[in-house]
Amino acid sequence: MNITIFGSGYVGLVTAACFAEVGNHVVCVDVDARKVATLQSGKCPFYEPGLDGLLTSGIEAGRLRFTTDAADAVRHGTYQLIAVGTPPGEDGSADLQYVLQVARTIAAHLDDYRVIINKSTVPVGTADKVRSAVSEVLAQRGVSQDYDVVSNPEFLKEGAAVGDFRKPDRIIVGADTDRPAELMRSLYEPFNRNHDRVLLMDVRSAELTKYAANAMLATKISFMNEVANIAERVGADVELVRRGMGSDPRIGFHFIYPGCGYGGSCFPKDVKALAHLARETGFAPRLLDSVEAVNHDQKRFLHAKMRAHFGSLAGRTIALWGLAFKPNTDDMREAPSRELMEAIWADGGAVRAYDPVAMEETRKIYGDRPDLTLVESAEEACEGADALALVTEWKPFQSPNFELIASLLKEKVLFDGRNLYNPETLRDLGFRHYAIGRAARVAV
Ligand SMILES: NC(=O)C1=CN([C@@H]2O[C@H](COP(=O)(O)OP(=O)(O)OC[C@H]3O[C@@H](n4cnc5c(N)ncnc54)[C@H](O)[C@@H]3O)[C@@H](O)[C@H]2O)C=CC1
Ligand SMILES: O=C(O)[C@H]1O[C@H](OP(=O)(O)OP(=O)(O)OC[C@H]2O[C@@H](n3ccc(=O)[nH]c3=O)[C@H](O)[C@@H]2O)[C@H](O)[C@@H](O)[C@@H]1O
Repeated sequence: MNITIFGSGYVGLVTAACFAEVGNHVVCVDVDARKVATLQSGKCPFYEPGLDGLLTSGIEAGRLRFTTDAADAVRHGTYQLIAVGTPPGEDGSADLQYVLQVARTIAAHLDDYRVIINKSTVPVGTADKVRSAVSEVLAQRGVSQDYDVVSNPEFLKEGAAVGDFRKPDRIIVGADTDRPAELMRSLYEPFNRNHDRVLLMDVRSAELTKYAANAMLATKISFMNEVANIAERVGADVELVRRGMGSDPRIGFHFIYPGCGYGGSCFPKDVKALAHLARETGFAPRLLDSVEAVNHDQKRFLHAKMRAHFGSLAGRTIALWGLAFKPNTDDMREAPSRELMEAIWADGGAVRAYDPVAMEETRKIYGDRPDLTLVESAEEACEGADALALVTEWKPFQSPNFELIASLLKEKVLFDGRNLYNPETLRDLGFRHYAIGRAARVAV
């Protein structure tokens, strides 16, 4: 099959590589000429485990190519996928300018039947807007051409994106007529062999499913962060509570890890966008607003603990482990580390930071500044620092040599933003260990 994908970001590239892997011919089109040049030279523009090799195989097999030439791309694929960003606007609504721009671009070159598939996360009603944008341009061209618009939201997680795409839990297809529905079934056939994962529904329900799923996951996290805050105040250990709760299969162990707040390009923006959508209908999304408010506060948790411990952060240096919004990615969008660093800097403190892959991204965001030192190893971050803060639970941080760490730090103080470390071990080594909702087992 011939497939065109607009947008060479996390979703676009993973989708392209996985469709090419199973024998399709895929063209990726992006407006970012530098990104396209990087891809054409065989490099992946960001870190995503397993993606590099898959892109290379696709290119070498002659089934995957990259271009900025939209006319060529629209000619290529019966399937035209939209996988561009939908960032939050000022009021929390999803900014649809990139999606609608792609719709107009497709329409400008449309000269045969195409199914336009929206993979970006968008508010309910976007497919109608895409249809209007396409029709408008076709009318301007004086062309009458058949096409369909379907919704096909994506559920992959960064850091595990290739595996998620190859083995999806479900393939949501929002289509209002049979023709595009059948085309979508054929497209996903290679990913649908073991059992039928295609859930066919109307377009609006498909669009809402994506927001609802992300909002539910964000709700679980904020709920647990709230439980953690209660645990701290009543002298309980949230890690024991988490295990006790998760063993109930109705609750489950997934996504109930308390921490220093959820980040990333999706949960924060999607919770806000769904709340905005609700408000537009006159409905007050009280739960969603609270999910967002709890997360907002939780991202300030470590900073509050630091202030409480040191009194003032002026002149203090904090060693920071983990900058990416979660392990196995270099994505810094809405990363809790950013809020923490910015708060430390605002207080006159400095940061020595290390992340296994997100150093370059961090450099791009903050450039050279005297209160940020990016170092080459976890240990180097601790040299001469007043305390250590663990923000992202990368594997190499899981079992550190605490005796060495203690010898490098000025004070044995650890702010554990992911409840990664054993309070007893740290207590025995003389550490002051601040964790999330574990007051009962943490030496304070
Ligand atoms: N990042 C993730 O893990 C997931 C993201 N999503 C959703 O998928 C969408 C895309 O997200 P990401 O891949 O993270 O975005 P991204 O920001 O990594 O990439 C978007 C790409 O689209 C390109 N672009 C913008 N306008 C264009 C145009 N007119 N024509 C061609 N390319 C254009 C940009 O240059 C950029 O390379 C968003 O709606 C997001 O919410 C859904 C599931 C997972
Ligand atoms: O729409 C999207 O973009 C994607 O958003 C999330 O994926 P992602 O943002 O890549 O990462 P997650 O693994 O969901 O983590 C998000 C944030 O929640 C935090 N988190 C996660 C789980 C948990 O128990 N506790 C917790 O604090 C992580 O540290 C991270 O900051 C969803 O998991 C994907 O299904 C969805 O496709």
